[in-house]
Amino acid sequence: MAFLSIDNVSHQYFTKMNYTKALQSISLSVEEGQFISFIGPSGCGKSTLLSIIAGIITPTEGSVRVNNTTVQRPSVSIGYMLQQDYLFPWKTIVDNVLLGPHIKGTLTNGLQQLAIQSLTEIGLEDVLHAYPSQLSGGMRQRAALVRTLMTDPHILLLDEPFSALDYQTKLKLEDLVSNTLKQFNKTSILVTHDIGEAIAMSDKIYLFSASPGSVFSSFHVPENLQQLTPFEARQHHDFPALFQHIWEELNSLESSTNR
Ligand SMILES: Nc1ncnc2c1ncn2[C@@H]1O[C@H](COP(=O)(O)OP(=O)(O)OP(=O)(O)O)[C@@H](O)[C@H]1O
Repeated sequence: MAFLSIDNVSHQYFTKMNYTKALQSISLSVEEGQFISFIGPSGCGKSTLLSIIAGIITPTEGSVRVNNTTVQRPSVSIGYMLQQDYLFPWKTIVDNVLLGPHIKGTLTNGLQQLAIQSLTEIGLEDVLHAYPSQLSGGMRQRAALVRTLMTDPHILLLDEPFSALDYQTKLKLEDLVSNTLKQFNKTSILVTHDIGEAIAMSDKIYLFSASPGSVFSSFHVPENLQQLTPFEARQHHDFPALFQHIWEELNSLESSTNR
């Protein structure tokens, strides 16, 4: 039994005047500890599918099961990291990271120590008591990662978490996030428009087609690339061929929808 299984999921958005068929018959499964990516043209339903996995949206058809339990509502066992960090500007970094346990009334000295240790490991030891506005975008995203991990989620959903960052920061954060998620053996799903990022970080990539969103094809990232850091994977001689293959499929898909 897969750790995460998406069974025949379809979704329509209803508005006052009409409806949009966002997803059509999506079925896929993810093993525990696996890192997968969703790529595809704008509007193919990647974010909708993440929201369904997170329990924020109930699909009009089909179901999602995590650890053999049907997802029916948002839960702390599914962590969400977005392009925007959503740190509270009036709280310090350490208080932002501890906000979840604080609200739930589960804050302990042990968790406080863990938060400080995790922020230190991720290079934020000098800004524990600073406010988000005093940090760079990359530093804020690192804090957002620690905050997401503090709830010890079973699955991490990453919706374009690096897309607002400059290229150098993005490459550094890809390594850091990948290393952290491997260390904690987290099951992760990344939505990205960056084919290179998908190859560098994932074990498997799903390419979606649009109108309505459905799985067009999937690609296994070779084991030898999976074992490298994302930065090293980008330099590997197997990287360009896979990049080219996905690029061609993405283009063939876009030209068939533009016809
Ligand atoms: N709240 C909503 N109400 C109505 N339609 C919506 C809503 N959210 C998304 N849609 C539509 O559903 C389809 C899928 O949108 P979604 O945001 O999931 O795609 P995406 O692949 O994540 O796009 P992008 O890559 O641009 O972020 C699109 O046609 C979009 O316009």
